[in-house]
Amino acid sequence: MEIIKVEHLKKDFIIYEKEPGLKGVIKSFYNAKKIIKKAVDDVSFTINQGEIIGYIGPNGAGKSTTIKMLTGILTPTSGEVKVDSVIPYQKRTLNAKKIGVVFGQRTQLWWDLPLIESFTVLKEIYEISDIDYKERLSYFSNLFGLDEFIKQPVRQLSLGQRMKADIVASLLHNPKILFLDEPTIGLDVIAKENIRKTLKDIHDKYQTTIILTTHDLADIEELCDRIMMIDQGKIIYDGSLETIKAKFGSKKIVCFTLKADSMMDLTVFDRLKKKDPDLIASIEDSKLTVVFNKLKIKVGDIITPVLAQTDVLDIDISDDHLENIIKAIYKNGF
Ligand SMILES: Nc1ncnc2c1ncn2[C@@H]1O[C@H](COP(=O)(O)OP(=O)(O)OP(=O)(O)O)[C@@H](O)[C@H]1O
Repeated sequence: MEIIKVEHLKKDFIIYEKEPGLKGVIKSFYNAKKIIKKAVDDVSFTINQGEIIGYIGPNGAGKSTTIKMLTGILTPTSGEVKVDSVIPYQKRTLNAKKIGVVFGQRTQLWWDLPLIESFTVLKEIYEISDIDYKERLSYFSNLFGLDEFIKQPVRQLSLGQRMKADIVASLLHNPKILFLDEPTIGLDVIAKENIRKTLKDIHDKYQTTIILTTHDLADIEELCDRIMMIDQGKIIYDGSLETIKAKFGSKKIVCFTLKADSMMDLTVFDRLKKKDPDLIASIEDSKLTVVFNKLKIKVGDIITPVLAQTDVLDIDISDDHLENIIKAIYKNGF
């Protein structure tokens, strides 16, 4: 069932550019150069109830601007946006009851109050019944181990504890949709894993629709069925991670650690370049890296000529990292 519908959504920001220095300030006072920034530029998509979507893109691509329009914080320049049949910027309060929002960099909790007090305030704001509140709080306490820090003021919590607390706060009213902006930013590996696992549990229990913006691709790999990729305000990919991997994931990387000062003639790869013109071989600090298409060339064909020519201390063979694949899509398109 469709829960979010966005059609030809646009958001322009008007920026006034000034020249540097005091002269520039005075000049811009009279005739500043007006620039229109198309932060979101004709974006359309639909999201079904229960989907977990990874909304990714480079810095400044338009992710936050889209989320702000979905949460009702910003009014679109044009186009349509509906969240569970409501136009968010027209009915902000009603929309707020249907959604939960977590911004990794900020907190929605009251800094000086013990955490439990923040939850009590939210219970009143969202008019959550005693039974529901008790049931949810005990469920989240078990998942996140809240008892350890629930009586502490929020300002004393560690970043990981604060993130858990914010996620609980956003879910107490059992929203249909959860917007998560960088939920694992700044956390250590174990805390990240804990957050991801818990989000999966919550999704399984409540079938919450989750829209996640992140620069951490492990979040995407572990959580998302679908990726929407935005760049310069336009959606450049909307589909599964499997499709991306099938199309771009055929690269393999072999990295040789060479004995210091050993010689290596890269022309040995010329013959292989006829089979795979995109093969790249490079040397830096006694490390020889060869990137090639595993569907066109066998790993053995790379290793044999290198071993015949030079002293190798170590060999590391890996598939191309998702990060490189995504970077290449940002650069060259899908
Ligand atoms: N209030 C604003 N006034 C003017 N320009 C803005 C405003 N908000 C965002 N922009 C511009 O719109 C573009 C999109 O910004 P947005 O914050 O949506 O990007 P993002 O994809 O969330 O980036 P990041 O990954 O860095 O958070 C950027 O060029 C940004 O500078």
